[in-house]
Order: sequence, then structure tokens, then C-alpha cells
Amino acid sequence: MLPAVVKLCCGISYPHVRSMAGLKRTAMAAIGQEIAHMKKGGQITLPDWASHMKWPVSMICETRMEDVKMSRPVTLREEELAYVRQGKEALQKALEIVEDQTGWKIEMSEENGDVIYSKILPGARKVFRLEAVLDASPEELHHHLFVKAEEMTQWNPSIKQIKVLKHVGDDTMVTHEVSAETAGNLIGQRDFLSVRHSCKHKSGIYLAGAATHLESFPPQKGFVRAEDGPTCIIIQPAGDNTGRSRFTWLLNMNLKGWLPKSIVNQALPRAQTEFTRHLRRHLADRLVPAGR
Ligand SMILES: CC(C)CCC[C@@H](C)[C@H]1CC[C@H]2[C@@H]3CC=C4C[C@@H](O)CC[C@]4(C)[C@H]3CC[C@]12C
Repeated sequence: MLPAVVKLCCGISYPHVRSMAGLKRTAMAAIGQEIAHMKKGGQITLPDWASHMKWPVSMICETRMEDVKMSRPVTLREEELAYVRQGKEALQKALEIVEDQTGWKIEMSEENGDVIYSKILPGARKVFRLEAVLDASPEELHHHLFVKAEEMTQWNPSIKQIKVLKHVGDDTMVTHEVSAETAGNLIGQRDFLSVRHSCKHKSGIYLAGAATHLESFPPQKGFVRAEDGPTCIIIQPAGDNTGRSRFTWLLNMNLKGWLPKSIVNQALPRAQTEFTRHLRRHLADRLVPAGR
């Protein structure tokens, strides 16, 4: 009887839980974590079906800041904690945008199956969501896109320069990026100062980013400082036993400077397509033995 009642309650509340925002969402995340802790500690046993209940992804990667401190051998400084917090917030915000299924339109659909959707957010910002299947495991993609972020310039000519200015643990960093010149150079190079954060979860690997500040790194002369984020890349197993991954990339960028909207809105999805083309080529290259 009791499991049936619990099951009914979960069923009724699930759609509401998914659509919660702000503090309510944070509260639900805390409850979800408490349950997980209690389960781990053997304080409660949940019936089998409960393990199939999916918490909204945007709650899963939410780690309490106390946990972050405790899991590190040395205590993080306040400033470092602030970056971790920014990274996690970026992930929550970006996932909220991706998870909200309303208002997405197909922007372009490529022959190789890639699709870019777009959506206008309140405040008139247009964001883009690329969906692709890539020939690499989530771990491998995490390696190329996050662990070896600085090496991206070697295989991705869309990025002129990328430098990790600060590492906070294994999952958070502050980076400085410079975009390459675009065709026709209508837009001009941009530089970005971002906090990048990664989170591994059983449902996939999440990479998040947002514009940040670093006192020792003010805007550079000759560059327009643009803002990337809140943004995220979601990498999940394709689910077809091929070792491939589903790649979802939210591009949410403010290029700054005086630019006609129409030019920006063409350049951004194009930049996404180009980036993915280079990534694919890099993945294909690694399969060929050196010195071919
Ligand atoms: C002038 C405009 C159109 C240029 C746009 C350049 C864009 C596509 C480039 C510039 C900096 C790049 C980012 C640099 C760093 C990272 C972190 C990594 O973990 C995932 C990819 C990601 C997030 C890159 C995505 C592509 C990126 C945003």
C-alpha cells in the first residue's frame, strides 16, 4: 500500500518538478541529494521502480558547496570557490534553456544529420542548439574538449588561442580564448574570459561555461571582449552500442560591438557548424596511425 501511495505522489508531482524554477528548483535539488545520501548510507531503501525515476538533469549536477570543500584535501580559497559556484550556476542556467522545449525552430539541417535549432530568449537574445552524433565516446570528447582544452587550437582553426589562466580542482578552470578571423572578416576577432566547468553524471558528461572576471586579466587592447554563456555541451552515449555520442551544444553568445543582428545570427550557427566539422576531422585523424 505505502509504495503505491509514494509511487502515485511521485507520478503526480513529476511534471511540476520538471517545470520548477529558481529557489523551488534548488529546494528540489537539495531533497534529491538528501535522498541520494540517505540511500547511500543505507538509512532508507527505495523500491526498485524508484531507481527509474529520473530527476531533471538540471538538478543532478548540482553539488552543494560544502561537498566541494570536503572532497578536496586542501581547503579552497574563497576566490576559487566563487569560480566553482559560477561554473555550476552556468550549467544550471544553460540546462534550463536547453530543457525548455518550447519555442525552438529548426535553423538549419545538414546532410550529415546535424541539426541546429534556434530560439529567442526573453530579452531578445537568439541562442542556437546544435544536435549531432559524433564518432567518439563521451570520455574521449571530454578529454579533447575539456582536459586538453589548450590543444584545441592545434586542430580547430575557429579558435586562435586558448589559455588556461587558472585551474580549480579537475573540473573548473578560467580560460582566455581568442576567436579566429572569420571569412570576409565581417565580424573581427573576439576575446573571451570564461569560467569552464565539467560535471560527469551517469546520464552523460556536461561542460558549462560563462563569462567571468579576473582582476589580472582586463579586456585586451585591440580586441572586443565578448561574452560566452551561460552555455553548455551535453555529451551522452548515443545508445546504439557503437561507442558514439550524442552531442548537444547550446551556443549563447553576446559578441558585443556594433553589429547588425542579421550578420550575427548568420555567423553564430556557421561558427557552430565549422567547429563541429573540425572536431569530426580531428576525431577521424586520431584513428589513423601516425606517419600514414
Ligand atoms: C566571431 C564569432 C562568430 C566567432 C565564434 C567563435 C566560437 C565558435 C569559439 C570561440 C571560443 C570557442 C570556445 C573555447 C572554449 C571552449 C571550451 C570547451 O570545453 C568546449 C568548446 C568551447 C566552448 C569553444 C566553443 C567555440 C568557441 C565559442
